[in-house]
Amino acid sequence: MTQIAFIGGGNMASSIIGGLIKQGETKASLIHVSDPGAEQRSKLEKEFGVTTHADNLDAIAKADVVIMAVKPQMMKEVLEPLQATLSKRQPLLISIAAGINMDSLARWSSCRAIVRCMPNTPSLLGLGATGLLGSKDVSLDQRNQADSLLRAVGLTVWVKTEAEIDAVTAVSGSGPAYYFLLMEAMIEAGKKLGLSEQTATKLTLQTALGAGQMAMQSDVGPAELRRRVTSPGGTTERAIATFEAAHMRDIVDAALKAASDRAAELSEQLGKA
Ligand SMILES: NC(=O)C1=CN([C@@H]2O[C@H](COP(=O)(O)OP(=O)(O)OC[C@H]3O[C@@H](n4cnc5c(N)ncnc54)[C@H](OP(=O)(O)O)[C@@H]3O)[C@@H](O)[C@H]2O)C=CC1
Ligand SMILES: O=C(O)[C@@H]1CCC=N1
Repeated sequence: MTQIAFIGGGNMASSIIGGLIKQGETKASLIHVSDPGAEQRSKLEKEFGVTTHADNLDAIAKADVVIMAVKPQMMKEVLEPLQATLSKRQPLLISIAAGINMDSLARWSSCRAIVRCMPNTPSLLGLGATGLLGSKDVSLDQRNQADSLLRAVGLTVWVKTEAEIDAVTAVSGSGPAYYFLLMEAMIEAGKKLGLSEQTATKLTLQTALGAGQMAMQSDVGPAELRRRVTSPGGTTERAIATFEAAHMRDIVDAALKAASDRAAELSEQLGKA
C-alpha cells in the first residue's frame, strides 16, 4: 500500500489530506505529515488521524510518494537536507508549489520522477481543480498514481509545459480567491442596499453555488446562461453594463496575467539559488 508523506502541513496540504481521507482514496494511517508547528501537527492529528513529525526526514523514511507543500521560498532549504535520502529511495516527488520549476526540483531533490501540480483549496470538499505536469522520467504508473491522488480531490488536467502550469496557477490555483473577493463585494453591496449581513451572505453564497452548479451541468456555456438571466431592458442588463463600462474583462485579464507573471518571476528568482 502506498505510503504518502506531506512536507508542510499548512492550508493546501490540509485541503488535500482532508479530501483524500473523506473520499476514501487512502487511509489516514498511510499518511505522514511533517510541519515545524506543534499546534499545526496536533490539529492535523486530531482532524484527520494522520501521523505527524517535526523532522522532515522521519516523514519521508518509508514514503513511496513525497508531496512538497511548503512555500516556494522555502523549497530549496527544505529539499536539500532530504536530498541524500530522496536520491537513494527515489520516491515519486510531487510539488504543489507555485513557481518552482522542474529543473530546480530535480537539482534540489535528486529525484528522477517528478510531478509538478497546481491544486486549489476546494480539494478539501472533493471539488478541487488540479493541473499536472510530469518530468520526462515519470513512468506511466507514476503518472497514474499522481493522477488518482489528485483526482480523488477533484478534477485533474495534464499540461505539457511549465508556462501552462503558470497559467493554471493564475486560473484555478488562485481562482477561488477571486470568487471569494466577488462574494465579499456582493455582500457589502447587498448591505448597502438594506439587507442584513446574514441575509446578504446567505443569498450571495447560495447564488454562487447555484451559478457554479448550473454552469457545470448545463449544455450551454456561461455566456448563454448569462444571457438567459438578462432580460432586455431589465435589471441585470443595467448591472452588466456597469461591469462592462468599468472594463471588468480587462481587469480580469490583467489580474490573471499578473498571477501568471508572478509564478514565472518566482521560478526565475528562486531557481537561481
Ligand atoms: N493555498 C493555496 O490555495 C494554494 C497553495 N499552493 C502552494 O502550496 C504551497 C503551500 O501553500 P499554503 O498551504 O498556502 O502555505 P502554508 O503556509 O499554509 O503551508 C506551508 C506549511 O509549511 C510549513 N513549513 C515551514 N517550514 C517548513 C519546513 N522546514 N519543513 C516542513 N514544513 C515547513 C509551514 O509552517 P509555519 O507556518 O510554521 O512556517 C506551514 O504549515 C505553496 O508552495 C503554494 O504555492 C498551491 C495551490 C493553491
Ligand atoms: O497565492 C499563491 O501563491 C498560492 C498559489 C496558488 C494559490 N495560492
